[in-house]
Amino acid sequence: MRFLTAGESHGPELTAIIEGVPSQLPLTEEQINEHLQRRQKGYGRGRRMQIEKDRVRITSGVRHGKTTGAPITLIVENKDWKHWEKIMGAAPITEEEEQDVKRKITRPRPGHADLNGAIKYRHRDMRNVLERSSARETTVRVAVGAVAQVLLKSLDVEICGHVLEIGNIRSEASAFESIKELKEKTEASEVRCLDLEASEKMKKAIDEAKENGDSIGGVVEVVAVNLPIGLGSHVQYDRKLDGKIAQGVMSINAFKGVEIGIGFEAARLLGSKVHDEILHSEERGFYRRTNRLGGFEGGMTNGMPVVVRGAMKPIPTLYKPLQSVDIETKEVFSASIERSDSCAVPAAAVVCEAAVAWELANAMLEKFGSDTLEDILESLENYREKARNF
Ligand SMILES: Cc1cc2nc3c(=O)[nH]c(=O)nc-3n(C[C@H](O)[C@H](O)[C@H](O)COP(=O)(O)O)c2cc1C
Ligand SMILES: C=C(O[C@@H]1CC(C(=O)O)=C[C@@H](OP(=O)(O)O)[C@H]1O)C(=O)O
Repeated sequence: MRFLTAGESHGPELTAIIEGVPSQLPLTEEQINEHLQRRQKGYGRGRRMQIEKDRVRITSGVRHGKTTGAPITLIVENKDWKHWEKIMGAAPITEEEEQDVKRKITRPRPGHADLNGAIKYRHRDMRNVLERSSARETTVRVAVGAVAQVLLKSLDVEICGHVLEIGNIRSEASAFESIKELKEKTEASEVRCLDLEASEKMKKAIDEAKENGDSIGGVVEVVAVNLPIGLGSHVQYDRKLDGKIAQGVMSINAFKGVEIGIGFEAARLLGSKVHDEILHSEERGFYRRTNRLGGFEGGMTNGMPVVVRGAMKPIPTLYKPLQSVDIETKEVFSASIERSDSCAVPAAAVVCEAAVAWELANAMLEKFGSDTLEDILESLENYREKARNF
């Protein structure tokens, strides 16, 4: 499968086209909306989230509740568009308007794409950069990930993202019996954290950052279970599934680090405390005593839960402004802002889940066929049986 997204933060809508979704997969707008709403919920978001009511419209590739195998188009409207029509419209403007510097954004925000994008694409109005670099785009990435999750669920694979850390507050509860339990517990926490005591401390840390005109980042974790052994491949660098997942996660706005399993911690421990010993039973086939390496060896899944972590930096737009330089006047300034999130880590857990789901769904199709659901299920069942009896 492949997908492209289009759309600006304050444009009329966001669009995604997904190509290669197998036919006969039951798929509804409601299934996608559920994830869009999860992304909008988390504690710490700014005023924009009160304006938007993200709902998807499927305009191609699904008929009578099932995919046809044709490209699927997903559209999410920007409710904020009505306030931006004049600024963001596609119609040409007059030469005079074009020359009016006051119409333009000339003050690059530290931590954003503004300055790099302006120099690269030679824009003197940095709105041409910021509209597309905005994390508003993650809305349709979550819609795409929702389709991947529907596909994974039909193949018996479940996935859930949650928050491990916000600032220096850590979740102490990391154990859960099932993905169902993880989903229920994190859904009940406004910061999407399994540890309800830590949740309250995290909310306080977010409030404190906000009161001080500051922002706060954190760490999210995505867990996926019931994956067969051998997704991905060891034979070529660009077929290693852990590498593909890292790229997907790193591409999320504000993500600065990715770990598989214990990740960086592995570098500090001795080998005997890192590698997962191999066990065997009649019932399960081969499995591991521990899962420190997050379900991956040699770029392939090893049948244990896939565990991916992502580190999100604090939101760059601060009410306590940072210093920058105007691109026209070269004057130093401290920008003031109108609105921003103070923490988007809970929302980012849902985005990260979508990014991982996409890579896993793709890897499943690569291994088990991609035309129609029935053939994929048959091939997967056959392989699971062979792997169990290996
Ligand atoms: C869900 C989500 C919401 C975000 N909201 C904001 C925001 O309100 N204000 C802001 O300055 N940055 C926000 N960001 C982060 C910026 O989009 C991001 O830092 C910026 O595009 C630069 O990209 P980089 O940090 O990946 O280099 C958000 C990120 C995510 C994932
Ligand atoms: C709109 C979303 O996030 C936006 C991401 C974002 C940024 O700079 O990345 C800035 C804010 O937008 P605005 O400038 O319109 O207030 C966030 O609200 C969203 O997540 O749906």
